[in-house]
Amino acid sequence: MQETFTDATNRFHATLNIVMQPLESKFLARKMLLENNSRIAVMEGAKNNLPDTDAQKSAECIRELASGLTEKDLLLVLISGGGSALLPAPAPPMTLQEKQDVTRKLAAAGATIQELNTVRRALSLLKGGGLAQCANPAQVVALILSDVIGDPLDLIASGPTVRSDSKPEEVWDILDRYKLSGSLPSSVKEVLRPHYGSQVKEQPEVVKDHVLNVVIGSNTIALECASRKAVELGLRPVILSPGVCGDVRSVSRLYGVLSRFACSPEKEPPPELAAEILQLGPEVGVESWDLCRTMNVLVEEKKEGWGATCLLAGGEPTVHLTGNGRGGRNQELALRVGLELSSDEVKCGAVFLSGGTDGQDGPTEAAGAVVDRKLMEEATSQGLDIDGFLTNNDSFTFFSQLSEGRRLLMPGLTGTNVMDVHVMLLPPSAPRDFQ
Ligand SMILES: Nc1ncnc2c1ncn2[C@@H]1O[C@H](COP(=O)(O)OP(=O)(O)OP(=O)(O)O)[C@@H](O)[C@H]1O
Ligand SMILES: O=C(O)[C@H](O)CO
Repeated sequence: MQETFTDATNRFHATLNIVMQPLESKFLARKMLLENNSRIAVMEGAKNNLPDTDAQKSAECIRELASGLTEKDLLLVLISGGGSALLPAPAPPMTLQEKQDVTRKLAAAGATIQELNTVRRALSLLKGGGLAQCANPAQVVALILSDVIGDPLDLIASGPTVRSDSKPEEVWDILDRYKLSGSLPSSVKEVLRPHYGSQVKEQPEVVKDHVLNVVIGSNTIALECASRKAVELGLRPVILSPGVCGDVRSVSRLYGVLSRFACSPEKEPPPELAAEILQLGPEVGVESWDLCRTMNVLVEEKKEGWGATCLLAGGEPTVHLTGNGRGGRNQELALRVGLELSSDEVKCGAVFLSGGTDGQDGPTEAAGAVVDRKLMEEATSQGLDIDGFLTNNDSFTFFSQLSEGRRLLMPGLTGTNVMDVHVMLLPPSAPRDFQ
C-alpha cells in the first residue's frame, strides 16, 4: 500500500519518541534514590564534575573496601562517565589540589579526553587498573557505560579496572604539548619518575585474569535501540556512525549536505554532493565506508521508493566558545542544522533532532532541540536574529524564546550518559509519486 507524504511526515513527528522514550521521565533521578534502610551507602561528591574532598573521601572508602577482599570475594564495579572526577586518589606525595591543578590546566588548554585521562591515570592510585589491583585476589566484574567515542575501556572514567600500559614518556609528551611540564609541582614530577610506578602501583600480570570488563551501555547500543524503534514505526533506519565528533559547524554542514543528497529530485543525486559528504568525513570522525553505505541506502530509497528514512548517528561534537550565552553542543548543532535546512537549496521536509542522552545539554535545563526547514521563517517572524544568538553561543536562550520553547527537548535527567544522539527524519524522496 502506498502512503501519502503527509502520513510519512506525521510519522516523522511520532518518531521523535525514538529518543524521547528512553529519556522520558522527568522524575527518574528522584526515583533512583534508595529506600530508607537500604544496605547500599551513597556518597556524593565531585560537584560540577570536579574532583573535591568529598569525592576523595569516597575514593578512600572504596580503596579500603577493595583492599580487604579475599579470593572468595566478587567485587562488582559500575563505571560510568564522570568516574574520573568521582574517584580521585592522588598518588603520594601529590595532593588533591595539585592533581586538580594539572588536569584543570590541561582541560583549559584544550586537551582531548584521551590526553586528559592518560595523565589522570598516571597520577592516580585507583585509575589505570589501580582499583582492580587493590581488589586482587578477589574476582572483579566491571559493568561499563561508555561516554567515550570508540568505547576505549582504558579511558572511560580513566579505567579503574583496566591495566594501563602507557609509559611515563607518553605522559610527559602530553604535558610538553600543552607547555605544562616546566611549571609542575615537585610532587607531580616525583609521581612521574620512571621507577615510581614499580614502587607504588606495579600491577602483577595475574590481575588481568581476575577482572572481567563488560560494556553494558554505549552510543552504539543506543543507536541500535533507536533503529529498532524506527522499524516499529514503519520507517527505514540507517545508522551513520556512533563516532561523530569535530566542530559543530562541520557536523551541521554534513547533515545539511546529507539532507540535500537525500532530497534531490534526481534519482541519482548530483556527484558534487557525494564528493562534499566524503570530504567532510575526516573532519567529523566518520569513515568513508560509513558515508558510502549511508549514501547507498539513500539512493536505493529514491530508486525503489521505500518511504521515509530515519538517519541515526551519535557521538560528541565540540563547540568553540566565542560568546558568553547559555547553550550546549546539541542545541547549537540543532540551530546550525536548522539554518542548513532553511536554506533555499533544500526543498524537502527533513526534521533533525540532537539530544544529550543524559538529558542535559551543557549547563542548561534542556537535552537538545528539534528543527526543520521552517526554523528561519519562524525566528524572523518573531524578531529573533539566529546569527546573533550563534555568535554569543546562546542557543538555549534562542530556543527558549522561539515559539515558547516548543522546539526544546526537555526530558529531564535520565541517569545515563552515552554521549549524544542525532536523528534526521527524511521524507520519501519524491512526494508527488506517493500522493
Ligand atoms: N553556551 C554554550 N553553547 C554551546 N555549548 C556550550 C555552551 N556552554 C558549554 N557548552 C558545551 O557544553 C559542554 C560542557 O557541558 P557538560 O559539562 O555537560 O559537558 P560534558 O561533561 O562534556 O557533557 P556530557 O555530560 O554530556 O558528557 C562542552 O562541550 C561545552 O563546549
Ligand atoms: O570520567 C571521565 O573520565 C569521562 O567522563 C570519560 O569517561
